[in-house]
Amino acid sequence: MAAARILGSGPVLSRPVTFVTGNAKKLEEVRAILGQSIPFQSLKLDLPELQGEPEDISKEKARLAAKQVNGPVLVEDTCLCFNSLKGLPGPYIKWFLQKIGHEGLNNMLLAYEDKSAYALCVFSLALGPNEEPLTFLGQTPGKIVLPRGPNDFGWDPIFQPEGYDQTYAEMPKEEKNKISHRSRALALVKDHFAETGYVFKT
Ligand SMILES: O=P(O)(O)OP(=O)(O)OP(=O)(O)OC[C@H]1O[C@@H](n2cnc3c(O)ncnc32)[C@H](O)[C@@H]1O
Ligand SMILES: [Mg+2]
Repeated sequence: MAAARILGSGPVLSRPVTFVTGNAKKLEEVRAILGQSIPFQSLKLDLPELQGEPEDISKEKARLAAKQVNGPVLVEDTCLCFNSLKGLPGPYIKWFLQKIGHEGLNNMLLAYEDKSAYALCVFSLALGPNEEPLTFLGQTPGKIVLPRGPNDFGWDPIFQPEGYDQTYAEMPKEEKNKISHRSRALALVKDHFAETGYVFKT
């Protein structure tokens, strides 16, 4: 019989959860934020970039990942939403960033006085290929500014969270991880694991 790592007395999972992403920087942050709180492994897979509402995209990503892994998975989809543009680019930020860069993203807002934006992270947990995914949302409000700080991770240099003088890129990593869209969503994931008390076979 396989040994079981007891986290609680809830549902038994066949394996630790696999966090599936093609983005090494996301993985770095998820590792730093989760620490030892949830046993997980990671798998680098480029899942399709889907269209639609953020929660639906994230859920569908989880379904696709769970099919490939054939076990419990965690995925996330990240949006950068401009209030003047009614939430766009939103889930399409990856392509906007790739094609027009930080400067182009700033230029998109030249026509508007309101530069406010929010970063949104939607995690989805699917316990298996035939299970309905659960979603966990985290949001951080801020504004779009000219790029400042190291260009290490996506749109970090142009996002200045509300109440801070620094952009995400200028902040020490620990500071970003305290207030980020990702850490807020992961706090809910952690609560869910604590409440459910999953048992993982190892
Ligand atoms: O494999 P997945 O997990 O989908 O990784 P991805 O890089 O394709 O990520 P998304 O589909 O969620 O697209 C989000 C885009 O926003 C970028 N991004 C995600 N989180 C970010 C963060 O915290 N700070 C800055 N940029 C971020 C990321 O590099 C992408 O260009
Ligand atoms: Mg993606």
